[in-house]
Amino acid sequence: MGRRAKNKQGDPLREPTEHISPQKLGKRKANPGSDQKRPAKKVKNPARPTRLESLQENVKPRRTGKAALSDSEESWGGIEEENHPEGWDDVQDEDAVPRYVISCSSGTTSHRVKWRRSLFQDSDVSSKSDATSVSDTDEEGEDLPITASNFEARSHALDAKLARYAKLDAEELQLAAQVEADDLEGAEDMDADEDEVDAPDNGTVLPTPEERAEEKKVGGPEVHVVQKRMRQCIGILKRWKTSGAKTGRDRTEFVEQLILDIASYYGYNEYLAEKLFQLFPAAEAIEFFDANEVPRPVTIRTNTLRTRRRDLAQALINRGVNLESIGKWTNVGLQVFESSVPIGATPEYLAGHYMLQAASSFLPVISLSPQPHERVLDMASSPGGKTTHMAALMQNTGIIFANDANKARTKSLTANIHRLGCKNVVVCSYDGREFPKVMGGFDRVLLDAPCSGTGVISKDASVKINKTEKDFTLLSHLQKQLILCAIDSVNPASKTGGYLVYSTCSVTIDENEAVVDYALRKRPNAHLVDSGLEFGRPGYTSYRGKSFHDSVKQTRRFYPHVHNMDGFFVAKFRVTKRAKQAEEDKERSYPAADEDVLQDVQFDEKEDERYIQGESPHNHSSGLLMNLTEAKRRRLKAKGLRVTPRNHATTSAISA
Ligand SMILES: C[S@@+](CC[C@H](N)C(=O)[O-])C[C@H]1O[C@@H](n2cnc3c(N)ncnc32)[C@H](O)[C@@H]1O
Repeated sequence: MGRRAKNKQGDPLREPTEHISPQKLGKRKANPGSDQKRPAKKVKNPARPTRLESLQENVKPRRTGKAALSDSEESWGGIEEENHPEGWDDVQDEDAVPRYVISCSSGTTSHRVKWRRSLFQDSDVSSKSDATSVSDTDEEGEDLPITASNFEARSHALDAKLARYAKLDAEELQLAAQVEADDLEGAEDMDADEDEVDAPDNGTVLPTPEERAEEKKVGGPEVHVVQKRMRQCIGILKRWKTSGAKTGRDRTEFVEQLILDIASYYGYNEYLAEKLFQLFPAAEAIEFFDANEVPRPVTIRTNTLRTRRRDLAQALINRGVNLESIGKWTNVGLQVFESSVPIGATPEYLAGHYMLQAASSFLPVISLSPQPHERVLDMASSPGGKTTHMAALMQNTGIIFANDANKARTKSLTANIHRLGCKNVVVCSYDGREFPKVMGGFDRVLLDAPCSGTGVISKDASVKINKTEKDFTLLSHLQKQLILCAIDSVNPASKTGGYLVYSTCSVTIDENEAVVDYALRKRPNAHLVDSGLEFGRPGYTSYRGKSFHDSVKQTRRFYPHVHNMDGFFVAKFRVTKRAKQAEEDKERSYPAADEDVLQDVQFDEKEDERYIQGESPHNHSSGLLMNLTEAKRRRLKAKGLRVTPRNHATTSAISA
């Protein structure tokens, strides 16, 4: 991650060769000698920070401190990830060698500004975060070693510091909400002043067939040619309504050229470049692609089963780790800016005081909000970032079934569960589609589904070229099957819950809104509810001719270029009784012996006894007895307890 990022964070306009992956280098000619001039940029209203300058909406700019490195240093390039987890994972595999040593850094915001600048901005745009950064050096006694006598004072100082930061977070969040509202109002108008680029109002921006053939012959266009053309196409597309006609060309010609150039410039296959491009207005798409070239902030989650965030922060600060709380929306997250020790191998890490975990991964668990003493299913759980988070929220009470179809991956799941001291977790390995047959009646279910990983391209660049149309079709199909099973595994009569959260680390519609919409159609007893998350963009209710149920706007989307976290999707469902079942229950005035309601079936021991004492198994009452016995059997089985074989139970009841 680090090495890759280091090579990619240069301004592509100034240092084209630095921005190109080896794969891309092979494909086209770099032109390091080019001294092309960038178009002059109009200065925006300086009083209003740009969207990206104003704030990392949810992951904050780094504050300068005594241990801070120069902001002129190139990015987060020093994060050494020797054995980075494959596509799906957003937490560390316990088996893997601890691998994060942050050897150099600059603030997240600086990065952001850098990659924001990469295609459109001038080099004289300074990072707002630097100007507004808060110095930590004024913390009283911060340089002194911790002793028994100053421990209390240091602890209070840290509290005060965290409180100050929380206040800043609140202000930043408010500003972010405002900025996000602006975005939604007119994403097309975004940064309009940056697009006064040197695009002629005619079709000459597009290559002629001969030029295209020539580009192909030499292994792709020159880097500076692609950059310039991308800027020009975006400029033209933005002004299309007013001056598109002057080009004498069709709009789709510019879109197609832009997609081809994005694919070649950022190293995507054309299918995926188009799929991702279509999610955003043209200029925003570039921000998204740029953001995928930069690693996300390193974040950790405090394991509250073992420690408190304040104590953990203090312990790590004492080891020379530069960190701060992630934001108001989480009370367990810490963002690590710099560390002289490997974050994946500190004594605190080994003692299970924290999990190395992407900030976006907190979201589905926060949304699901499992409660103490509940019965919870984590349907696709390895390596256990979310399972262990849920165990902590449940204070090690109740029970979590942590399932993963891939048995090999449950090793790291088990290791994480042990390291973090989770005592309420049972690990199992079924295909998720076998639920609720193997077990049902859960108060809450988390389906963090297997996905394409288009939200985590900065962690796994192989997605850029690996994923084909077929992958998306297959994945979407699997996700649809899994979500129905997840819904059916929820106990609609749960006294405390009855919820399912569906999440992916992908940003495509096929894997998110389309899956959720399918579930709503197939399971009328499942309804989308508020995710409970304070930020995130609403899910699409219509997209390229498809329309989804209006409630899909309650789902939440998270993006690297907007929220400075991995691309993510979260949908929360409330599962109620099926209409037929509810109707039957009403008629019979007792719950049906259905797996979904087994948890709440009340057994009248006296009445059972009467039946056991001699009523015929063929009359209505004994039918009830059979039902109840069967229900009881299933309930025990669902709890993993041994049950008497069916025949035996019936026989003994009859013969008694
Ligand atoms: C996104 S990862 C889960 C990450 C995990 N929730 C966490 O927070 O650490 C998806 C997981 O789904 C598992 N998986 C794939 N197909 C599955 C299926 N049919 N049933 C259950 N699990 C499946 C994969 O092995 C993978 O571990």
